[in-house]
Amino acid sequence: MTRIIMHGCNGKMGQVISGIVANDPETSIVAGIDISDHMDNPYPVYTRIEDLDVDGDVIIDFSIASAVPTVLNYAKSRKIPLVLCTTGLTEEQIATVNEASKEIAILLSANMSLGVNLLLNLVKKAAKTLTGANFDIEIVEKHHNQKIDAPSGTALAFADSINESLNHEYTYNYDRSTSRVKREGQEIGIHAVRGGTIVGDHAIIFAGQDEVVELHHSALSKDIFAVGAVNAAKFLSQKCQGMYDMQNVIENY
Ligand SMILES: NC(=O)C1=CN([C@@H]2O[C@H](COP(=O)(O)OP(=O)(O)OC[C@H]3O[C@@H](n4cnc5c(N)ncnc54)[C@H](OP(=O)(O)O)[C@@H]3O)[C@@H](O)[C@H]2O)C=CC1
Ligand SMILES: O=C(O)C1=N[C@H](C(=O)O)C[C@H](O)C1
Repeated sequence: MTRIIMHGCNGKMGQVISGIVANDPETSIVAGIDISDHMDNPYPVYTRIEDLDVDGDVIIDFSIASAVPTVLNYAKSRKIPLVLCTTGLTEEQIATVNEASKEIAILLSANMSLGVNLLLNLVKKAAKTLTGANFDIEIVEKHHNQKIDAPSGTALAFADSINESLNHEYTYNYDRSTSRVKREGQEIGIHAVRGGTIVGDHAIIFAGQDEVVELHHSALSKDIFAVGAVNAAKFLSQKCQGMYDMQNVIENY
């Protein structure tokens, strides 16, 4: 049995994970942490992680970037593996996460779904072949109107994955409205749409001379992220210090 501490338990993802765990005999949530305390949960909920007095095997975090330093410090001080799913972290925060992984196991992933993690590999092959023929790369992501960070962590992960396959020679362009110049060849345009209840939609567009190739992922429910996070928690609870990602988890799917 993997004992989970759920950080951000009363948020949208925290509640979906509570539902998945309730039907999974291999996991249980032993405690939740959330600043808003308006939900009925079948486990104790704390508003401050420092007040936690139960043991857990792993922490899952779906909260807000500004709360990440606190959960990271707690995980480090108690030597508890941390599945970090919150997006919108600053470069400085990511550096702190990397530093902490010298002491504890951390799995950092902007998207816990199988489909996106498969696509993160497929875009590399497409980028290598198509940029060789001068195709331009644009990423368009769409999310619900409650999302606060933009562009999405997943859009950035796609850009980073593509750029890695292109020797990091591309720059990212988030805004064409302030310049009056033609598109640079070695850039990746990244664009965010926000509206309604869109769960999460990512299109990676390769546009060339007279043809367009588009790779696309659509999340139809938040369950795909929750199932991935619970699988990641089971995986990580057995690991020693180090940085992990969802590629390590989907290898076992
Ligand atoms: N990696 C992945 O696959 C996915 C990542 N995400 C990311 O996960 C994060 C959460 O998403 P979602 O559940 O939709 O967001 P929500 O806003 O619904 O949930 C976040 C929860 O964290 C709470 N919270 C805010 N500050 C703190 C704090 N200091 N300590 C503890 N809890 C706090 C919020 O309370 P309050 O509402 O009062 O602010 C809220 O209940 C986002 O960054 C999102 O981008 C989302 C889906 C998939
Ligand atoms: O906030 C969300 O909802 C999501 N956020 C993640 C991101 O920023 O990429 C993943 C998913 O698309 C849903």
